[in-house]
Amino acid sequence: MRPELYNSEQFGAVLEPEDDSDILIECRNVYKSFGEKDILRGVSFKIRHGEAVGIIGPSGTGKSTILKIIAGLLAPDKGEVFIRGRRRDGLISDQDMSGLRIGLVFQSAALFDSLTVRENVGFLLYENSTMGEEQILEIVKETLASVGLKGVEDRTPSELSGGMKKRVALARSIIFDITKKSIEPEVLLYDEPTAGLDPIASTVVEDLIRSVHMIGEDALGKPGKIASYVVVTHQHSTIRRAVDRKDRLARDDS
Ligand SMILES: Nc1ncnc2c1ncn2[C@@H]1O[C@H](COP(=O)(O)OP(=O)(O)OP(=O)(O)O)[C@@H](O)[C@H]1O
Repeated sequence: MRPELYNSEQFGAVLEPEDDSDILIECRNVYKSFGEKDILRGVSFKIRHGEAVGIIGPSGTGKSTILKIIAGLLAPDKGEVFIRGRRRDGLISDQDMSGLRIGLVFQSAALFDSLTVRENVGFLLYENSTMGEEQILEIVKETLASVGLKGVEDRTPSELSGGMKKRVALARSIIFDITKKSIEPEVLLYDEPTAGLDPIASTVVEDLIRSVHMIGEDALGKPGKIASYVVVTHQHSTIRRAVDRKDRLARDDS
């Protein structure tokens, strides 16, 4: 896929294909400042169904900030975010999210330390679904197995290695409610998924990111859930192994 570059001066300079029907998320001219610091100044890009996009750039250029804006955890000061063509006003709301799930996998894994792996991974299902305990446990185990973890359900995060924590966070972001009539496609946003991992653990996570990215049907014939994903990273290996398209957040002076 053709690499695209953008920064505050360059946004909008990229020619886009005519057909926009496969656009899941679009940021249009997004600005964000913290106090006196202007972090994002007119960032525009589109994430299409099936894309694996990497966002690279020096520390402090706003890579995590743009992910939080896409996820609806931060509101832009100016500019717009469109989710499947619908403009989102302000922050995340149930109504905004219908039709597309957006999952953010934090750099730190952000697991609840006082909960077990089972409770962490099944959190959304315990909170929101009508499924019984047994059924949720089954799905938790299946999802953990899909990220290469077995027999860790009853451990707490403090009993896991850094790489295992990241895989548990990945499992939490891909678990879904099988009782739902329609499965919404999901865009996963990974913030530095391999930071702090050794090269072998990084490779495992990079390959998992690829493997959970299912378009169409998965090996078991279930509909694909992860339509697209975005990876913020410093690591070249992650770019090489896990993404197809690179977008760069650049400093003004670069
Ligand atoms: N909630 C906040 N309040 C104030 N400043 C913030 C906040 N969030 C981020 N910043 C600042 O905005 C800048 C961009 O932060 P961000 O985390 O998006 O950068 P990044 O490109 O992801 O950096 P890194 O690669 O080091 O993680 C930084 O200078 C950071 O200190």
